Amino acid sequence: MTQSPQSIWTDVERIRTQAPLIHNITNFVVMNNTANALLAIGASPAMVHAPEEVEEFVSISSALVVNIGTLDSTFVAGMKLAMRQAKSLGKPIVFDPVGVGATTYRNRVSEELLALAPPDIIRGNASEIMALAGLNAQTKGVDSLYGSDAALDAARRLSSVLGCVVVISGAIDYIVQGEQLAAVANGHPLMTKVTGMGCTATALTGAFAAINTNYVQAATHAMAVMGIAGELAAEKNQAPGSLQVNFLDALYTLTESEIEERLKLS
Ligand SMILES: Nc1ncnc2c1ncn2[C@@H]1O[C@H](COP(=O)(O)OP(=O)(O)OP(=O)(O)O)[C@@H](O)[C@H]1O
Ligand SMILES: Cc1ncsc1CCO
Ligand SMILES: [Mg+2]
Repeated sequence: MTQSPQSIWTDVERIRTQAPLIHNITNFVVMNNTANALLAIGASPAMVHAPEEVEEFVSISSALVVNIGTLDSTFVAGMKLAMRQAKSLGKPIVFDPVGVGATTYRNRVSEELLALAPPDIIRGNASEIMALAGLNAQTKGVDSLYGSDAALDAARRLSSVLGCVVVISGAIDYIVQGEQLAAVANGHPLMTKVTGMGCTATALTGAFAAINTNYVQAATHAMAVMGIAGELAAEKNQAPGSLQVNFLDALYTLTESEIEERLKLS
């Protein structure tokens, strides 16, 4: 295991000093939350989806985050151009298959995107990872109907077919690459009462992938920071409105000792 409180802290400091530009093609629900989370951790977010400009924008960015939460055909055209460009320039791609399994359109678009430009990291909840791996998983729109451990076999399969890191989020976040497995047990159940906390995890993963090309490490670091900031926020006040605000503050003020004291990584 190469991930530790020190390796997490090194990456947080890299993000804070380098402020990598993160190109997000994401959904209308979370554009604001995820941009604020990226700023709070120290990255520089931009939400850019027009097909006319995404290729140019990818070329000045340090990572591309693609999230299919509120799909339409123009978004899909932008995603395809951006992902192809990121692949050809060797920039990290992080993919969030929000709600895949719910509709034929989401399934088809996800398949097309994965075939066109396999991402470096995929982050979804258990239902999404199972659906993406071709299993007939049940999904309740964008929320999972399974615990994250139910998707471990699916994640291994997806990881080996695509050659990428797969993250299953939930009470325990699993980070899978081939036979390698890391588990982060940080977080708080109240996080499921704020929309787009998963999308935020994906966006933060983009920031860590921008400064660390060991994508297993980058994904593990992102999920650890996500969970620890969620715990710190939930301890301040146990209600969703303030959790959203306190989560951003916890990211911004995060210290090495908070990581050392709280990290639950195995
Ligand atoms: N039951 C739980 N206990 C503790 N932490 C949790 C729990 N569920 C989720 N989390 C935390 O919330 C984060 C987001 O995970 P979740 O699986 O809820 O995403 P998601 O379903 O994709 O969300 P969304 O689609 O709303 O963005 C996890 O990485 C974890 O830190
Ligand atoms: C609620 C919702 N609907 C489409 S995307 C999204 C954000 C959480 O995934
Ligand atoms: Mg999600």
